[in-house]
Amino acid sequence: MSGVAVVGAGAWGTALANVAADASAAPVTLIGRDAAAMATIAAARENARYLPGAPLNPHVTPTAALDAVAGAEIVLLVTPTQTLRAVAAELAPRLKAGAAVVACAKGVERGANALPPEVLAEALPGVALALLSGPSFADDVVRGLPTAVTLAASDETLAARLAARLATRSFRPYTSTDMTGVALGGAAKNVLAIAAGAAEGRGLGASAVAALIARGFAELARLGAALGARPETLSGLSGLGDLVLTATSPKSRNFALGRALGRGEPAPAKLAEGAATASALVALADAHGVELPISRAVAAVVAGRVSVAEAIEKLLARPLKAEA
Ligand SMILES: NC(=O)C1=CN([C@@H]2O[C@H](COP(=O)(O)OP(=O)(O)OC[C@H]3O[C@@H](n4cnc5c(N)ncnc54)[C@H](O)[C@@H]3O)[C@@H](O)[C@H]2O)C=CC1
Ligand SMILES: O=C(CO)COP(=O)(O)O
Repeated sequence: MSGVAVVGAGAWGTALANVAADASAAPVTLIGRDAAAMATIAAARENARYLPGAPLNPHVTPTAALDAVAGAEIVLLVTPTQTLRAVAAELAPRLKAGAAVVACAKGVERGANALPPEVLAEALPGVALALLSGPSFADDVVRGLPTAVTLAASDETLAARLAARLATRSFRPYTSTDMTGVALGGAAKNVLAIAAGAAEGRGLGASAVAALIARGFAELARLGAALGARPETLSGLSGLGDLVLTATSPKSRNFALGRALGRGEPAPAKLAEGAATASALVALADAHGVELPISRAVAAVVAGRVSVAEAIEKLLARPLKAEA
């Protein structure tokens, strides 16, 4: 396993391209859809729009040519969740035989209410699939700060080979075979981080944020059990680990969106996967008879159906019940 292509040249795609190049001197291609933007990145050796101040590793070649995936044994798919199906369909005829595709998005596809591994299994039949998730800000990773993530594949050997190929001194992938648990944790934490940000934005205090994290984790655990996820996955890096990071850090775009909503300010013009995922996560839970009050409140707020104040009022008025 050597050649790596990264599809999606935003913050996370750019950071992962550098990781793959740091991990091995083999060539890495960073593929974006905007030819002018990719030419600018190639000339500046920096993705100034999405990851300013981080020089590209010399072994990374930026391009807008999707055909470049044909040379890669490993393709990291790093576009937003709602674009995965369409991007995968474009990739399908171009993939090298035997190439592995690693989904790196965190969300639930609206409409199908499907997690990234399910979307890719449908869009890329017969392709070896894996999933990379966990607590990891692109900005931390690209600066070489210590980061641990989960690399999941139903084929344990594939997960181990991918982890070995992508590991660096500071970027540590742990392997898992629980694709559902890893995907669900990444999707849910973005929704719950919006709730935590909203609580902070309305000045509800650190105790309220801690309560939202714990009760949010209970929502993840309930839905995880219904979907067959392993409890230890949900309490691991890609579940609780990423929930704690995202729900407590103003650096998170989902937390920042929630905080803006809580303060009554305009939403920042940045990707916040939880906004698109909230209603799909709730629909997925409804289909399994699982109640997610906090996620449902986030879905209602981002859709503009209720205010943050009304959503909080409703959550606090819920009947008292046993914690577990
Ligand atoms: N930024 C981070 O720290 C991390 C992000 N992620 C996940 O990675 C995924 C991508 O996030 P970021 O790179 O941060 O977002 P971003 O907003 O920085 O970049 C998104 C990229 O996707 C491209 N894109 C959008 N629609 C596309 C389409 N239809 N076809 C091709 N390219 C398209 C955009 O042009 C842009 O280059 C999200 O699911 C996010 O949750 C996961 C871990 C860390
Ligand atoms: O997934 C992330 C950290 O693990 C990034 O979080 P945001 O998308 O909220 O910035």
